[in-house]
Amino acid sequence: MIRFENVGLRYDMGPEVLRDLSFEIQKKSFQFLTGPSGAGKSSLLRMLFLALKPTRGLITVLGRDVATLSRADLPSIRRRIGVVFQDFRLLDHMTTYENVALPLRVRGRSEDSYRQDVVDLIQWVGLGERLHAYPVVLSGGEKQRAAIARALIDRPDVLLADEPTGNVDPPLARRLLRLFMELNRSGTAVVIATHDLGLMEQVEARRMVLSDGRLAVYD
Ligand SMILES: Nc1ncnc2c1ncn2[C@@H]1O[C@H](COP(=O)(O)OP(=O)(O)OP(=O)(O)O)[C@@H](O)[C@H]1O
Repeated sequence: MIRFENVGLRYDMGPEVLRDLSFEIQKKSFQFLTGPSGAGKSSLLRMLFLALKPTRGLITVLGRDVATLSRADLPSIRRRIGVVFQDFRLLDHMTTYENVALPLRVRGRSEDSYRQDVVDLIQWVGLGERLHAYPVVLSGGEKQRAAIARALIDRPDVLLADEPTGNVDPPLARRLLRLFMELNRSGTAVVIATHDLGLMEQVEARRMVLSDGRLAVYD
């Protein structure tokens, strides 16, 4: 579904921060992306959701070479990729419901067509009681779950989550992991970028380990 071939990345005139990355994120797969701080996880995630172009090599997303995508092509491909950012990026003046519904509203969908889906998804992530709360009153874990729901509302083929358990206690981290696994069982590919060894030990899953700009994959 997303394929990297000999991908390299450098910022400006600096050294290559990622080198010779070749791997594929397959449909319906589940993997962790890990590595020491500064190894390039965030940069790799940004390339995975098409926010950053590689300086060399080939990236194909859903069969399309990203180097040849026009600006007009980007939104339809990005919609297939859900992203949960480390800092959540919820809009402060919107409730949980409004934040989660936003991607559909931006697309011009009528509220009647999505209201129930949004409510159901918010309940699925365990935020039913917080439907009309604003981010300022949500805990870190609640914001995390609102961000997950927003990333999923448009039914992406792949979910990328950057340190999704970074702000939550171990019981909630386990709950979030179960949520990701349930999502994966229903057919969504999942990539979890994390430093959390305890989290990774809970599931047998592919590990993509970045170190010194290179990637080793353990299936
Ligand atoms: N916008 C940028 N301009 C120049 N260099 C950058 C930029 N973003 C990242 N880098 C450099 O690229 C390397 C990889 O950074 P990146 O943020 O991808 O690592 P990371 O593994 O996500 O780190 P962390 O886990 O601490 O967030 C680092 O050496 C960093 O200094």
